[in-house]
Amino acid sequence: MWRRRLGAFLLRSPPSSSSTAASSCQHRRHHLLPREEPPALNRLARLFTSQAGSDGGNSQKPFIAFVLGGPGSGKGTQCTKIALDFGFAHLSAGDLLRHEIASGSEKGELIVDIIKEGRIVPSEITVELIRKAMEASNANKVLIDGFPRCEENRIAFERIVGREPDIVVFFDCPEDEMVKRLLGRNQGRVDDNIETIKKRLKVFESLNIPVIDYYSSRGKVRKINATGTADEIFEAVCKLFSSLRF
Ligand SMILES: Nc1ncnc2c1ncn2[C@@H]1O[C@H](COP(=O)(O)OP(=O)(O)OP(=O)(O)O)[C@@H](O)[C@H]1O
Ligand SMILES: Nc1ccn([C@H]2C[C@H](O)[C@@H](COP(=O)(O)O)O2)c(=O)n1
Ligand SMILES: [Mg+2]
Repeated sequence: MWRRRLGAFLLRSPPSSSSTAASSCQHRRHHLLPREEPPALNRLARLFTSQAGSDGGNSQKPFIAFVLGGPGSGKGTQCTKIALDFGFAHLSAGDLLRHEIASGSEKGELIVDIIKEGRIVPSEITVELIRKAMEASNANKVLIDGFPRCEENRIAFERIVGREPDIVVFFDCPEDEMVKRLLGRNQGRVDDNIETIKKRLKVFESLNIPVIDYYSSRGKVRKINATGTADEIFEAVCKLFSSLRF
């Protein structure tokens, strides 16, 4: 029971009612036909065992969108909106890691040191947190925000979950804009300082861009111009998500 409650908190599952905010997507949900829910155990078996994704394209497998972009490109901001308007579970790898830190575990002490240095946490830790959170959510549409950050992350996910994402949304934003946003974020994050931000930008270029290139070569990447206001960017996001078949 506690696991389910914790999972729901971490995943920030969207409310069942649609958003009433002015930024709500104009085209939302028209295309969202209800999908028949398979029995929970079958769904979990497909997700978390080697059978996952090996069923020749079973239409009931969960729809997975990786959401990537540089630090401060607006991944979290846009994922919150997508979750509200399109009924996705929002699973943030960074939030899961910060929650592990807040738990006071030994692993959390290791994680906080890595995050302060702007480096990437070992994949076995992050993928295990994601796996558990996906299991707890039972969602059939999942946004995985800030993952995979490097080839090691990608390979570990594909090995453990047994499949690739359906799409990769890439928020493309200039560095100076990202730096400005991060320095103004004011959420008390240990990595929102100029020294760590510079390191995170380097890590993004050297380790995360190759992952985006990999998925581009597989036709999975949908690039969104992440400049402008959050509402303007969300208009482009809405066009994309309205064109998808979940
Ligand atoms: N389009 C925008 N214009 C200006 N500020 C924005 C925009 N989108 C988001 N922000 C603000 O910029 C900051 C960073 O946004 P957000 O946390 O969504 O980025 P992120 O990509 O998730 O970053 P990180 O990788 O560090 O988690 C936040 O303070 C957010 O409110
Ligand atoms: N797949 C991931 C995601 C995040 N981290 C670490 C390193 C990031 O700088 C930090 C914050 O993540 P964010 O909230 O910006 O998505 O968490 C990681 O190591 N691996
Ligand atoms: Mg974020």
